[in-house]
Amino acid sequence: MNLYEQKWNELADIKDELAQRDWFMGTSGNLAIKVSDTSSHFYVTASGKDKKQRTNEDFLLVNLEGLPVEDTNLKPSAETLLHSAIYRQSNAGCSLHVHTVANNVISELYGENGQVEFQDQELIKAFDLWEEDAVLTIPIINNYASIPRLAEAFKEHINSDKGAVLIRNHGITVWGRNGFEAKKLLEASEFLFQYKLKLLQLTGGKN
Ligand SMILES: CSCCC(=O)C(=O)COP(=O)(O)O
Ligand SMILES: [Zn+2]
Repeated sequence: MNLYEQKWNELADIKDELAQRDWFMGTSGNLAIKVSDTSSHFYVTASGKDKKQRTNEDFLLVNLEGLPVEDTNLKPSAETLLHSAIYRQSNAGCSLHVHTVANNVISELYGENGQVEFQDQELIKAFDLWEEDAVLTIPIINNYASIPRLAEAFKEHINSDKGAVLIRNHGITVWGRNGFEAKKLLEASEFLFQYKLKLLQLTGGKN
């Protein structure tokens, strides 16, 4: 198996796992993986597909401008520019975007603050925050209809090879050095969102 096939399969396996969690409702979500650390090409999901299905047309290869680099009828994800921004500004190798009810509700509850914080929660260690009083801050940006405008707002928050950004009433985009790390951060974020919502429900909004 060559490198391209390996990366295709890695992304397809991640897609299957996220689909099992039902994180691709209504064709939402998009995923990307770099072909190698030194390449400026990455696979991205084709736009508008049912990401719960596994097919030979799930991904296409694009450059850092988000343009296909091979002959194809497939259209790159409408949100490819966000993935491009990650690979331009960091050494990340994989980026994942999903819409869930939990990430949408959290983004709306804390949208005016421009960020949501998590403290005293074991799972913030997924973001390498090991200190006892460490705080995980996830930025929340407006859901601009113009994708170039959205990408501009998103770029401000890419300052590490791994991270997460919430898009208000839209979804979350996470990135990591590889597929394993990106999936770990996505799962940890969704755990934290679900935990906070549950706690808010049980305490009548006092947390
Ligand atoms: C029906 S979901 C609206 C578009 C979106 O937010 C998304 O994540 C999926 O778009 P894509 O072009 O990547 O299929
Ligand atoms: Zn989306």
